[in-house]
Formats: sequence, C-alpha cells, structure tokens
Amino acid sequence: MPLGEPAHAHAHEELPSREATRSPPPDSRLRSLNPGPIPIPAAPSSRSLVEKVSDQRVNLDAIVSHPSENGSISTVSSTVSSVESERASYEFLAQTPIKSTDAHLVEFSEAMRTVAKALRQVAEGKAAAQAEAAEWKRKYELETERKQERKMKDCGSCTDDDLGKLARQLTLETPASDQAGCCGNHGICSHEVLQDEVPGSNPRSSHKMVGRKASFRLSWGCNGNKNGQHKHDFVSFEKGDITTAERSNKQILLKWESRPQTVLFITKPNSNSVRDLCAEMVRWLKGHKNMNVFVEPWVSKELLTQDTDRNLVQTWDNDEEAKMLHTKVDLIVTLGGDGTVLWAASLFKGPVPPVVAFAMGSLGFMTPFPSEKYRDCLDNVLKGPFSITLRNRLQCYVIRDAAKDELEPEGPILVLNEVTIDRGISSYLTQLECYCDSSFVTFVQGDGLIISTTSGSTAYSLAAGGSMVHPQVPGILFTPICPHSLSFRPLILPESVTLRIQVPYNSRGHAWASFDGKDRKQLAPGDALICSISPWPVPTACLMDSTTDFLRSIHEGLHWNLRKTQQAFDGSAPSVDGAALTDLPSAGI
Ligand SMILES: NC(=O)c1ccc[n+]([C@@H]2O[C@H](COP(=O)([O-])OP(=O)(O)OC[C@H]3O[C@@H](n4cnc5c(N)ncnc54)[C@H](O)[C@@H]3O)[C@@H](O)[C@H]2O)c1
Ligand SMILES: Nc1ncnc2c1ncn2[C@@H]1O[C@H](COP(=O)(O)OP(=O)(O)OP(=O)(O)O)[C@@H](O)[C@H]1O
Repeated sequence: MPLGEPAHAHAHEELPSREATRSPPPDSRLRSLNPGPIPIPAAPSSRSLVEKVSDQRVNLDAIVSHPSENGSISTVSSTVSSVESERASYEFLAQTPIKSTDAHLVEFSEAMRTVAKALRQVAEGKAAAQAEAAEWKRKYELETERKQERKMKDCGSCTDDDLGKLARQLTLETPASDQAGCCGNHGICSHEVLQDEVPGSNPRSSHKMVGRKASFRLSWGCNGNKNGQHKHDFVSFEKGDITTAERSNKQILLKWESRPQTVLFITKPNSNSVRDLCAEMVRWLKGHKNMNVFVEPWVSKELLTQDTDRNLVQTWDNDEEAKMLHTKVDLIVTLGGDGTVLWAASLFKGPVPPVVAFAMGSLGFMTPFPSEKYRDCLDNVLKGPFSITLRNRLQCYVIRDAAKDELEPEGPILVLNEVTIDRGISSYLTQLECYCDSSFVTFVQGDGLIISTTSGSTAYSLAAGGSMVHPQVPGILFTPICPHSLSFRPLILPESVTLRIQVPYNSRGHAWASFDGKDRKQLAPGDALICSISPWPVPTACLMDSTTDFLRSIHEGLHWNLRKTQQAFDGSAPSVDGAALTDLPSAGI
C-alpha cells in the first residue's frame, strides 16, 4: 500500500484476497475439521465472530482515517500495524489446529473477542490523539492569521522593508538580529497599546491632552545570546516536533522611541517625607526635564501646599477624565510602599503605563528604586532602555444569585495582589465550592481562600503558607486560609484558567470578598466570584532586572532563609557558592 493513502482504502481490498489464496474461509475450515456426529452450535458463532471482527475493522479504519495533515507517516503506519495485527489474528484463526469440542470453540471465540477489543482500543486512542493535534494546529493557524491581520493593520505606517521583515516573521523564518524600527522582530510596539481605549470611555473628555504620548518598543532579551536572536515563540507542527517557547526566561526591555513627556505622581498619604520629596521631584522634573506632571486631585490640594508648586502640576476633575489617563501618561512614579503601587494600579482599569516605584515604606517588595537617588534613577528611566517586570492582574466579577446571568455593570475589579474570600466577622467556617474552568477543584472549609497573582505570592498568600513565586511565572495561586483539613496544600494553576468560587446554598453564613485588601463585598449563599487573568498587566520598572530585583526583595525584605552558616570541622567558615546576602549586586545607580 502506498504511504500517504488512506489505510482503509487498501486494507479492505487486500484482506479477503490473501485469505482466499492462503486458506479457506475460517468457517468452512472449521466445518471440515468437525465432521463428527456431534452438532456444532459454536460454528455459526465462530462465523459471526469473524464478521464481527471485520465489522469492527471497518469502524477502526473509519476512526483512524480522521482527516489530519500532520504526522501522516505515523498515521498511516499505525493503521497498517493494526490492520496487520488483525490479519495475523485471521491467519492464526485459519491455521490453529482446532479440536472438535464446543469448549475449544467457546474459548477461542472469547480470545478473538479480546483481540478485537484490544485492537479497537489502540485505534481509538490514536484517533483521539490525532484529533487533538489537528485541533491545536487549527487554533495555531487561526492565531497566526489573526496576528498577521492585526500587525498589518497596526503597521499602516511601516515602510516596505518593515513589512517585508514582518512578513518574514509571520512566515516563521528565523530573523536577522535587527531590533530597530517599528514592529522589530523580537518585540512589540507601544503603537498597538496606544490605540487601545478603555471600553465605554469618552474621547471628547480628554480636553486636557498634553501632547502625544511617547512611543516605545519592548524586546525580549535572551540569556547567553547577546544579539537578541532567538527562536520564535511557537510550537512547530509541520515537522511533528514540539519545541518549548523561550519566552519564560527572557527579560523584557522597554526602549523609548520618542521622548517621554508626561509623568503621573502617586503618593502615600499622611507622610511628611513623601510630601517633601514629592514637591522636590515635581520641581526637578519641570525645571530640568521639562516634563508635564499629573497628580491626584487630593495631592494638588493637600500635598503641594505652595501655590508655585501647585501651578506646576495638572490633575483631573472626574471619573471620565481619570479613565483617559493612560492615553496621556508616559510614566507613573510612586512614592510609598507596596500599598501605593497597588493603589496606582487600581486607578487604571485598562492599560497601565510603566511604573517607577520609589521605596518609602517599610517593606517595598514592588518598590525597588531608592528615593534618595531619584535623579539618577529617573535620568536612566527617561533615557532608557530599562528592564520591566510585566505583573499580571486578576479580573474579578461578583455574580449575585439573584442576577445570575448578569455581569456587574461597572465591569471587573482588577487586582494586582489577590482576591480573598473569607468569613469576615462570622464565627462559622467558610464553605466554598471551587471550580477551575468547568472542573470541580475542591470544597474549602476553613477561614477562607486566597486567589493570588504571582506578584501577590509574597503578600497575604505567603502568610497563609503559599509558595513565593517569581512574578514573571505565568500562574494563579490557590491558597487556603486556615483550612480545617490535614491534607489541603496550596495549588498553583496555569494563568489560562477561569476560577469560580461559589458560596453553597446551604452555607451557614455569608462570605466576604476583598480585593488587594480593600473594597469588601458580601457574598450571600448562591453568590459566586469569577476570576481570570486580565489582559492588562502592570509593567513595573526594574532596578536591575526582574530576577535580581525579586531575589533582592526576598533576601532584604523578608530575610528569606537567613541562618548562621555552620562552620567547617577546622573551625573556618565554609565558602558559599553563590551570592550571600552581603554579596548582592548593588543598584549600580
Ligand atoms: N496576614 C497577612 O499577611 C495579610 C493580611 C491582610 C492583607 N495582607 C496584604 O496586604 C495587601 C494590601 O497591602 P497594603 O499596603 O494596602 O496594606 P497594609 O498597609 O496593611 O500593608 C500590608 C503589608 O503587605 C505588604 N505587601 C503588599 N503587597 C505586597 C507584595 N506584593 N509582596 C510583598 N509584600 C506586600 C506591604 O508592604 C505591607 O507591609 C493585601 O493585598 C494583602 O496581600 C496581608
Ligand atoms: N495615593 C493614595 N491614595 C489613597 N490611599 C493610598 C495612596 N497610596 C497608598 N495608599 C494606601 O495607604 C496605605 C499605606 O501605603 P503603603 O503600603 O504604600 O505604605 P506603608 O504601609 O508605609 O508601606 P509598607 O507597606 O511598605 O509598610 C495602603 O493601604 C495604601 O492602599
């Protein structure tokens, strides 16, 4: 049979002719071997057995020939091998000396049934795998098409050369190490982001527009590959090989393509040092960098006490204007602790400009920049390029039992750390039914549950026994709070899932949801919380790079695994392979 042709087309033609030349049909052979006086009721059953097996063969081939372009060699060969196994069964049936007893025939028919069943299972397994591969391929092709359309649309301004590069990229050619220009091969342009708007926002309300936003490009660096050349992020189907995307170990760099002009200041309230520094920084940015500065409405009233300072800044008057901030602001500067970064992120329900967080709190996991060196830090950031950490957020919807099919009109609540469902002031155990996509996960009985981002893994989730997870790891943490069970361990789920946490109808009390530790909402029996990863991450500027900053935070902020080192037997301190706490690289700024 020629390779590449459907197996079933030939299998059916070949089998009977071979059987005809080699041996008589099984039932006639059986009859000739059983001429004795004893009636043989098993003989007809032997015939029906053979018919049944060949019927099953028809079905098997129908399943195995499921249309699929990839892996055609393995597909055909697998079909051939199952047909050949069947053929061997027939030959075995034809050649086996059969004694004239009913018991033998019965035993034999049982054996054949088992063989037929095994063959069917093998073929069905292969067919399922092929169907799955075909589905993945279809999705991949759809996605490639969509990307191509989007890129073409977004690059209306690209030159022919750029479009050629883009086409090469989309046709999966390995690019040269050229990162310059619009839509470079290893990154994305901010043009795509800049065209997005928060749904429902009113462009006419942006009358305080302060000039065009600076465009920038993101590129993915690659360890050990200095020119930035790397494989594309896709799974190869054509050659039947699956390669791992290299995205996870890359540091993202932000490079300005035009000069950033507008900074938004977010400051921690009730702090004199923050107030003083804020005023000083605003003056410096205006005087030395000629930047536009936005501050929150309360800051312009309370923090900037002098009229001269107040005249240097702009603010917004209403929610509609606040919704348009992302179209004006190039950079967010935060002065405070992690709570201030959370607050800054909460102001943006859609895209978030890059955040440069200065540490003015007690811990500062997400605030790597030393406030006393703000001039050097801001100089470097405004010049670029600089590393960023793309921090995923969770989008959460509360679905009320009374209005099951309606999403909240004000849209999802976005959290950078976590959403917590707990028992509030109730003294009863919280009972929560948890589903991941449509699969049941578990029934929580305890103080509550934390659904956390990887950035939030070092906050409440850590206190409840969850793992610390690098913020670039694509996952969602599922951490119980004081579960009344010996075997409930925290989980980390893939970022692609949607979680549903439901308060059962027969729950003894209400539950409470809180979002980054704020905005508590009561959940009555029957109410549910739905959460998944939001398409709008928070890009935070790194002092060094994502990993160095993360390790520095867990060492310096949490004193992770700090312990006096055991002495060697000779009394000297053993050498430590790797950086000790005191050896951590300095800021370099
Ligand atoms: N038992 C707990 O640990 C506990 C209880 C409630 C809330 N929290 C956390 O507090 C967060 C709200 O922070 P806030 O500053 O508005 O409140 P807050 O002022 O009460 O500070 C909470 C503490 O958590 C730290 N923190 C916040 N986010 C962090 C992060 N991503 N990694 C490491 N530490 C982090 C802050 O630096 C601060 O020290 C919540 O999102 C929650 O994660 C923790
Ligand atoms: N601009 C703001 N407007 C209103 N509230 C804010 C603002 N910035 C911060 N907050 C709130 O102030 C609280 C304290 O802020 P933050 O965590 O930054 O300071 P901190 O507690 O001194 O620092 P750390 O958490 O490192 O100890 C947080 O609950 C935060 O949500």
